[in-house]
Amino acid sequence: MSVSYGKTFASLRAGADQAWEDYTRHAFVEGLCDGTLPRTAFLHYLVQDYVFLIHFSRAWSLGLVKSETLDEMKVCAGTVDALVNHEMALHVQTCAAEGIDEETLFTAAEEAENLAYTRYVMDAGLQGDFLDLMAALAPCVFGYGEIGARLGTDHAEPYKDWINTYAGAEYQEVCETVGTMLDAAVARRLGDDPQSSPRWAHLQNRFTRATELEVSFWSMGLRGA
Ligand SMILES: Cc1ncc(CN)c(N)n1
Repeated sequence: MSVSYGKTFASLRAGADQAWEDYTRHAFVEGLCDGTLPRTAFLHYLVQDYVFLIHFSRAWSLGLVKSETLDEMKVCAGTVDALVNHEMALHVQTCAAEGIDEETLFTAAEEAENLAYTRYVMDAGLQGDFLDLMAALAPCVFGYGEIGARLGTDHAEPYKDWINTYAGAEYQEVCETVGTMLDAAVARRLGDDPQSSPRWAHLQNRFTRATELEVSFWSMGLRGA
């Protein structure tokens, strides 16, 4: 299935070049897809990802603070809801089945890659405006959407629940909603030709750096093998 999450994402994705391939075709992802990923690596990743999503929810909440329109506020609020009430249920349920309770997840010590990525994004939002924050948040949302769409919903155990979460209609709808909002946010602030804005290179830089941090996050997961 090929997906489209808007022209801003398409442009940033193209600008990230090889880093985007390294992220969305990482060995961790291919191991999820063919089922060869060691369970220990998956659980190591999943515990870290729970903590990651806590901090990403905080960063999307900052999006509410930095919004300039009600539509931007609604999308940020909806994304926080999707993260804390839906996506994280995957982590809680999968870990519970392995004997890892939610308190353990919530208090898990962060790996350096996790800390670097989440705080990089938060700092982008604290230092900059709404677009700086969105450029740093975008690889997270769209990358998993693209991976899910590529892998599709036709998978067997052991990783079908994970794949279905990102391939499924609910997550894909979040990506489309964020993509539409992002295009409008960029047009509002940078006009119809955003790539010619002096700000574009900086936004691209934020997007590419966040994409590289996604690559490191997968590699951190593999260390748990
Ligand atoms: C590290 C990471 N990046 C993205 C996603 C998708 N929300 C995630 N769960 N974890």
